[in-house]
Amino acid sequence: MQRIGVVGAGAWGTALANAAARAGRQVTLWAHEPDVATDINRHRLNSIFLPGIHLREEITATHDMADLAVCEALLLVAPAQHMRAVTERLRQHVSPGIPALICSKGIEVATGKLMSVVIADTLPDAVPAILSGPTFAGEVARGLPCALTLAIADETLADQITASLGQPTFRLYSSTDVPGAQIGGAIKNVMAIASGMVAGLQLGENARAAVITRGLAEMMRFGQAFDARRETLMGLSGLGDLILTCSSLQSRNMSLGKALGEGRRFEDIMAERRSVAEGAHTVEVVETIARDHGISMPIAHSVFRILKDGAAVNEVVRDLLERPFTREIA
Ligand SMILES: NC(=O)C1=CN([C@@H]2O[C@H](COP(=O)(O)OP(=O)(O)OC[C@H]3O[C@@H](n4cnc5c(N)ncnc54)[C@H](O)[C@@H]3O)[C@@H](O)[C@H]2O)C=CC1
Ligand SMILES: O=C(CO)COP(=O)(O)O
Repeated sequence: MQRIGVVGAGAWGTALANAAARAGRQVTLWAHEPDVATDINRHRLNSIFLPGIHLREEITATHDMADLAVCEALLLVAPAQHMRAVTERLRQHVSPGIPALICSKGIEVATGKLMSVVIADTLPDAVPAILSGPTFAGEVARGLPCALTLAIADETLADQITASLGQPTFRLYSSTDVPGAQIGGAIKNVMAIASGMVAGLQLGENARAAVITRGLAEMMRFGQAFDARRETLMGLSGLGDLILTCSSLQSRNMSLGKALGEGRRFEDIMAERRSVAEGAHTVEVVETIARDHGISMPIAHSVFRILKDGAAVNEVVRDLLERPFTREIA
């Protein structure tokens, strides 16, 4: 696979384009905003979504989806709530059997569907795969080492994708657990908001470790409803990403939570940003799915109350801490 198409030129799509280019591939990077494509082609920069990082010459940016028709594999990196609309438009430009690697992290709020199911709806002739792990865009774009899960049913195709994109600093670990590799990335964003609140309220490092560990328990229970394998959730796309995102203010979700913990309003925080905080959307659908399936997710429910019900952070934290004591393993 020599020609790689990247669909979405936010921070992550741009970083992935740089990684694919570093692996020696020719990359077509589709941007939703024409200005972003122009900036990349003229200045080798994405000043809006990934400022300060030089983008390699092998990348050609475009605002025209027809330019993706020559690609032999696609990386889908639109925010989860835009994935359906973007890939519906993409359908006429892709050839049957093309691997479509979903790199976004979230669940469609309108339908409760995982991204792989959205892609089955919109690109039925493509072969869905998941690329997910603990990977902040800025570090990946600069070529610092990272490791990700590549989940795809066809192991031969996994080998071909790995040969095309893998590098010593971009290590791919293959898996066949396509649903499982999506759960971690979706749930960890919600937990990162909670972890940010712990930071904003100055509740201490012990509380943060508690959020990570009990957040993992919630992720595991949620994963059961989607037949996710426990080993997947304990791997890069699950625990690995949960640790990263709950521990660093590089995370947009964690920094959102911190600002909420410091007493700022959700609407005011988001009005200042052009970047996505997926957890703020995912929490809505997690609340519904957890309620419908009887899954206990007290941390996710707390984030939901603050973001969607307008509950006061202090009150929600008090309620969370005052719940009855229970067994560690339910
Ligand atoms: N930034 C990161 O470090 C990582 C992000 N991800 C995931 O990648 C996905 C994309 O995130 P980022 O690249 O960080 O985005 P970003 O937050 O840097 O930028 C926002 C993106 O939304 C796009 N957008 C805005 N309105 C749109 C519309 N109406 N239709 C289509 N696209 C629209 C913009 O073009 C831009 O690509 C998310 O699901 C995120 O969770 C995954 C791993 C790492
Ligand atoms: O998914 C990520 C790291 O793996 C990026 O997290 P944020 O979207 O919270 O910045």
